[in-house]
Amino acid sequence: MISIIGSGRVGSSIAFLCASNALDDVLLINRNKDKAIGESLDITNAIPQTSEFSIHGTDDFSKLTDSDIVVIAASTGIYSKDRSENMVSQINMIKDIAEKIKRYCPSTVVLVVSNPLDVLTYFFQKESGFSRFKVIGIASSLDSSRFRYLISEKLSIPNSSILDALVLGEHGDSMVPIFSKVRVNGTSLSSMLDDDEKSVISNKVKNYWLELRKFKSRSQFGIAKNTFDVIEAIVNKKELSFPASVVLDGEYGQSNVAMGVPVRINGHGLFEIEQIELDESETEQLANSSKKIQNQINSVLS
Ligand SMILES: NC(=O)c1ccc[n+]([C@@H]2O[C@H](COP(=O)([O-])OP(=O)(O)OC[C@H]3O[C@@H](n4cnc5c(N)ncnc54)[C@H](O)[C@@H]3O)[C@@H](O)[C@H]2O)c1
Repeated sequence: MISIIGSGRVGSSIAFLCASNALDDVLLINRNKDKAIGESLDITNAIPQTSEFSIHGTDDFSKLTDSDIVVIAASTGIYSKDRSENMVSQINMIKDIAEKIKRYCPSTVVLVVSNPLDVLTYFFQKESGFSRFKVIGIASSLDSSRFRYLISEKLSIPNSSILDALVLGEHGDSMVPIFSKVRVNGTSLSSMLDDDEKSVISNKVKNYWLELRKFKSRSQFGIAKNTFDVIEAIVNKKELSFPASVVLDGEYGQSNVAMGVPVRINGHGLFEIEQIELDESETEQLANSSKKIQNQINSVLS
């Protein structure tokens, strides 16, 4: 069973993809019971006639018992300037959710989607005591999709011509688009763009969410599809490589922090953090990004 805690815009979009693709049974949990029931009553009509699975909504966390995967997409408020705006209330929320997941489904794989993403991934793992490989923060793959889209727009080429467009580090202003690894039709992107052009793309990736908010209240479908891809890989026991936030223990020279790094998953969850070679500037930017997340974590701990 796939359980989704928080059935707002993002949680319900993830549930819609899981149910309409007949992936597994889905449980929607919301602190507002009516919202969970309402979304599940709507989404249930999207389940294919051939599917044996169902969807239910509740505010009762004890129903988590049979969860193989739990997605956390709950939110206590909407930020407008920075993803860390509601950090303290979000940390309190994730600690409470961690305690419940630990009680009702201690063997589950947890996908954290709520913001501030890296800080919450860190606090969930510490609070639950789960293996760091069972707690995966989903955001860098969304940032990477945005990076890929902006490169394709700049070069007027299809998305499909671009490989290895990765964004690592914080899901926030200090995120690091990795230009040195991107390949366009087999050729390195680095030789196709000058430093100014790279800087424009970097800023657009970082500010994509702000640009989007000029046109709609906030993002929903991009993160839903990126999260669904991870759920699908786990349920169907497929291997998948993508960037995600995970608590680090020496990888990329960082410890006691969660941030976006390239990972590999299979049916059991994450099984490898890939160590890829970065250029000098990217290495420095990644260390700075880690420092920023650590400062946020320490500001709450002290
Ligand atoms: N990782 C990413 O790349 C990414 C992208 C988009 C949004 N987000 C984040 O996802 C989260 C959800 O966004 P949204 O737009 O769906 O928000 P939303 O306000 O539409 O929905 C959040 C829901 O969570 C519920 N909720 C709050 N506390 C809860 C609790 N303790 N238990 C159960 N339910 C609870 C609320 O009642 C609300 O219905 C936010 O933190 C947002 O910043 C992350």
